[in-house]
Amino acid sequence: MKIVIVGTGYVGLVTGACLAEVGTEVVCVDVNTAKIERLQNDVLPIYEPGLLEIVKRNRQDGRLFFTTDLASALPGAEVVFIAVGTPPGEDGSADLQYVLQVASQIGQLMEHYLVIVTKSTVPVGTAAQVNRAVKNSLDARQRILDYDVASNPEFLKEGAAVNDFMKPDRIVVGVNTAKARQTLEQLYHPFLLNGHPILFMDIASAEMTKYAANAMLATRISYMNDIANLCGLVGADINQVRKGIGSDPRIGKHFLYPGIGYGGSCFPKDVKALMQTGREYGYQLRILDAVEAVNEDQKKLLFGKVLRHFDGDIRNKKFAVWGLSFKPNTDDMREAPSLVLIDSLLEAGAIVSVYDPVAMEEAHGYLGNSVTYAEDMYNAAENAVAVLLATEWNTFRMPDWQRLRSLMQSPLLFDGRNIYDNVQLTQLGFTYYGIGKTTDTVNALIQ
Ligand SMILES: NC(=O)C1=CN([C@@H]2O[C@H](COP(=O)(O)OP(=O)(O)OC[C@H]3O[C@@H](n4cnc5c(N)ncnc54)[C@H](O)[C@@H]3O)[C@@H](O)[C@H]2O)C=CC1
Ligand SMILES: O=C(O)[C@H]1O[C@H](OP(=O)(O)OP(=O)(O)OC[C@H]2O[C@@H](n3ccc(=O)[nH]c3=O)[C@H](O)[C@@H]2O)[C@H](O)[C@@H](O)[C@@H]1O
Repeated sequence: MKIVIVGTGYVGLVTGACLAEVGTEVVCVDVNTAKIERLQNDVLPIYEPGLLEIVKRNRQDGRLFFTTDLASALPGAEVVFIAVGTPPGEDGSADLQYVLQVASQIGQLMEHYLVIVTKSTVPVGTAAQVNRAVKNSLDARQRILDYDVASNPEFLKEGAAVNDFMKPDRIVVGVNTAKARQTLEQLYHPFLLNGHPILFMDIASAEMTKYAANAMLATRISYMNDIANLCGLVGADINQVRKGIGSDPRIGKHFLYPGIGYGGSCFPKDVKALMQTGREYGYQLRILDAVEAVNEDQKKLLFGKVLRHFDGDIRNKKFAVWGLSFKPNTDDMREAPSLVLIDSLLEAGAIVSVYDPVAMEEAHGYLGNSVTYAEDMYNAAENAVAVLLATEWNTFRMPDWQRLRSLMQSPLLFDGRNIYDNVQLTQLGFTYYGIGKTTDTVNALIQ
């Protein structure tokens, strides 16, 4: 089967590469010429573990192609995926302009039956808009061609995208014709053979499933952040509480990690978009109001701890920030909580030195010359009054503590992801703050 994927970002590229890997012929299309040129030379525009090998292999084997020209990609294709961005508009709703532009273009260029699938995260009702956009273009050409519109939201996580795509918990497909269902069943057949279920449903439910899933995950995180903050106040340890509740299978142990707030290109925008859908229908999603409010506060938490520790004065003091991307194993800086932390430090007059194993170049686009970019984690900590861990990359997990201590002006650590052992660090002479740990209570009392 031949397919086309329009939009070669995190989702489009991973989808294209992985579908080629299971034997499909895939043409990836993007308007970004530089991106396509790089991909034609086996250079990835993003950092995603394991992806380069798949792209190279499938390009070599003649199953994966990159182009900026949709017209040349469409002949012979059975399915076209729309995987372009759906950024938040001013009112928080998903901006569908790119999705609808692509739909119109498909209508302008198609010459035979196609299943047109939205893979981008889009609100309920978008398939109907895509349908109209395609039909309007066909009408303008005075052509009558058969086509179907379907919804196939994507659930991959950045940093683990290849594995998530190749071994999905489920594949959600919204269709309203047997023909579209049959085509997509055929496309995903290799995944079915490997035991991964496809859930066919109506289109509105498929569109809704995506937002409901992301909002549920964001809710878990805000809930745990709320409980962690209370733990810090009452002298309980969130790590122990997390294990205590996570062993109940009704709760489950995944996605219960408190931190400095969720970020990334999806949770913040998808929570907002779902709230906006509620408003459009006169329904207020009160839980999501709280999820957002907690998250906004959580992004300021570490800075609050820093200020309290230094009695409100951090002017001209040097701080090292370890980790910049919104989560480990990606270079994605969109809505990274580290940016909020760094902004607050700079605004309060501090000097900031940063280190991230992968996202330094990407971060430069956000931070410019306001910070110093260190060569490594130790270099960042030289003469710093404190290290602030913002992203839990593996490389930060077991520092050489003696070396670190000797480099720093004072042995002080703010752990925004609870990856360090407070007892060990205290024994090594560090003052340690985490998120919702007993040491937070002790340190707060000492101050
Ligand atoms: N990033 C992620 O982990 C996930 C994202 N999603 C959703 O997937 C969609 C895409 O997200 P990302 O891949 O992160 O976006 P992205 O911003 O990385 O990539 C979007 C790509 O679309 C291209 N594009 C825009 N207009 C175009 C047009 N008219 N024709 C051809 N290409 C065009 C852009 O140049 C860009 O390369 C969004 O709706 C997002 O919510 C869903 C699941 C996971
Ligand atoms: O729609 C999307 O784009 C994707 O959004 C998330 O994936 P992603 O944003 O790549 O990363 P996550 O691992 O979900 O992390 C999101 C944020 O939550 C934070 N997080 C995650 C888990 C946790 O226990 N605690 C926590 O604070 C992370 O640090 C990060 O800032 C979802 O997990 C994917 O299923 C979904 O497809």
